[in-house]
Amino acid sequence: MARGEAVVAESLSKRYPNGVWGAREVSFRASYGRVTVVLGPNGAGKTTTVKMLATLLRPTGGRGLVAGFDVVREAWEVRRRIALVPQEASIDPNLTPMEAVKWYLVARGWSVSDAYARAREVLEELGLWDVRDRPGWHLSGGQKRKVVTAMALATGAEVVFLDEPSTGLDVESKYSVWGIVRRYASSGSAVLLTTHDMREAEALADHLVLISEGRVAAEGPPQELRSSIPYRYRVVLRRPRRVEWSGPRLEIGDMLVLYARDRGEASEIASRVDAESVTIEEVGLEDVYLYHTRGGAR
Ligand SMILES: Nc1ncnc2c1ncn2[C@@H]1O[C@H](COP(=O)(O)OP(=O)(O)OP(=O)(O)O)[C@@H](O)[C@H]1O
Repeated sequence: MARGEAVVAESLSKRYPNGVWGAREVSFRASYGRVTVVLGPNGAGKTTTVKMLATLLRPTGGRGLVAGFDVVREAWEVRRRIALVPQEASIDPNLTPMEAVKWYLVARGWSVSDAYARAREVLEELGLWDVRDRPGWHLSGGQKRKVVTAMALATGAEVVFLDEPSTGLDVESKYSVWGIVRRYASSGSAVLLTTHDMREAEALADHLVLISEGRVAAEGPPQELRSSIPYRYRVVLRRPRRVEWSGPRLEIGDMLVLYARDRGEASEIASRVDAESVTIEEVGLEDVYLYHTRGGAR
């Protein structure tokens, strides 16, 4: 396996021909043996970034290295070492899950018997074994999505890109995908996964890249990012009636979130408000995200 970083993005930029910036000077690193999660809302630039790194889209600026190879000048070297689940991918409706995974591996150079054994392993891990011989047109949207993820994660590729792999999946399916993703990374490969789901990011990320409006807003291990904001607690008010506190806040529907630097301040806030319910919680990724992207709670 190659040494150094699995993915290096240096000021990677994409300005589409219509003038829209898909990504603006995106810089981050993803390591082997880690799950790196690119977290951002719709339109943030996640797919654009992944497509550039997976050699599907030519950057208009900056540089991308995958497994040590330049994504433009050495695209074929990169392609040999990666697997990708594109955002909109589905399987050929004529293929069964077993055929899709097995023949994909054979096309990548595996023997038929090894491909069968590996396909069996991942189909079982993802709860697809019972439907392994059903043609694609008899599968649900979520099952088809999982088959595509199975194809990529069966490969053992050095670097795997998963663009929103759990979109449309039920809770159990999500958990099975999260499990296989974690195991894949612990075998030494790099996984770069995009999502807009905070819970997914919490569950999976060794390293987080927060992206907003095409730019990286913050990057680091989740714990480090949590301590990068000046608040440790949030006081959540449902349907507030009285608020005698002028500090940082965020309004979300009929909820008001007030931020506190420490437990003492959180208790003081709680004593100065009246609402249908008042709860004190530790800050989470969502608060970190809002702080770094929307200027939330400043
Ligand atoms: N082919 C294209 N031509 C012009 N603009 C594009 C194109 N593809 C994407 N964009 C724009 O680039 C920006 C980033 O889009 P991108 O698809 O990378 O976001 P995303 O973070 O993956 O969003 P989502 O979570 O909705 O998939 C958006 O403003 C989008 O409208």
